[in-house]
Amino acid sequence: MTTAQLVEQIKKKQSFLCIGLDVDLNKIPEHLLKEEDPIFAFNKAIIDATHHLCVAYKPNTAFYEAYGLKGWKALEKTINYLNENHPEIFTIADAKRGDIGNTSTMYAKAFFEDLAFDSVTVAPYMGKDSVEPFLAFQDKHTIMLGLTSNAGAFDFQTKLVDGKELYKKVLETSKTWKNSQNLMYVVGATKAEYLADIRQIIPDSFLLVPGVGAQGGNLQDVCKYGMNDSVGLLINSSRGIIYASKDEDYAQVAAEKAKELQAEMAEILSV
Ligand SMILES: O=C(O)c1cc(=O)[nH]c(=O)n1[C@@H]1O[C@H](COP(=O)(O)O)[C@@H](O)[C@H]1O
Repeated sequence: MTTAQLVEQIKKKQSFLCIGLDVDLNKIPEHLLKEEDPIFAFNKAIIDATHHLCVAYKPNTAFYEAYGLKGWKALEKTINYLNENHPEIFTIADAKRGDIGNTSTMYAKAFFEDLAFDSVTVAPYMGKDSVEPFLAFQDKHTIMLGLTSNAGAFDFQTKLVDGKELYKKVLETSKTWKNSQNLMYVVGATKAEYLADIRQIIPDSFLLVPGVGAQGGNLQDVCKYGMNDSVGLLINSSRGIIYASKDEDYAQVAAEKAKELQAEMAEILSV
């Protein structure tokens, strides 16, 4: 999916919501555990109930890898279900990869070709030659960690290097890489006060913003400082939506939670 198509969907649905499919078998309704593939059954019900309210889904691969072959199979079924039934949805493999060049190429093939995701999250720590192999894929997007939502972000990312915060250097440097137009960036919703500075460096890029809901980030603050002329934001909520109920009505309650966020977004878009 191109960025222009994503913006079109945002305008059509009046939503820039991304729903995180971080499936933990200890947190899903018990009756699903009898299903042949409980993870996929859970995802399918969530997708069926919420796809009209969001523009993206983000399965975090850790939650699938933790269940071995069965988990990977459920991830494959989930992305295939989305691509077959909802090609208008932007898909994010939250895998946070990045390695020496030839290895990164294989990671990119895994998520862009074998699993046919639109995008993958990548950690920039190994530098240019670890990220460029992802950027080489046309109409695919590499979502690089910019400033993360967790407390540990202050351990390295905000430290001064030659008088400048490291995360700013990373953002600036990434703009010089080949096919940098395929980059998007992760900025945690808990770091909304940094967004004005971040927008000075990357005014036009899309930002994936996790951390609203369970981590306490605020949607209004993120939009105030992070939104650009083409919206430029995908706001992710995982636990706050998918685990809002552990009963049989979980998908309906998830849709209610998604609707609350979508309504807030529609209001922001209308002013
Ligand atoms: O790359 C991410 O998506 C990510 C980056 C970050 O800085 N913080 C962060 O929470 N995430 C992911 O976003 C999701 C947040 O989930 P909830 O806190 O349950 O909404 C998880 O899948 C995290 O791994």
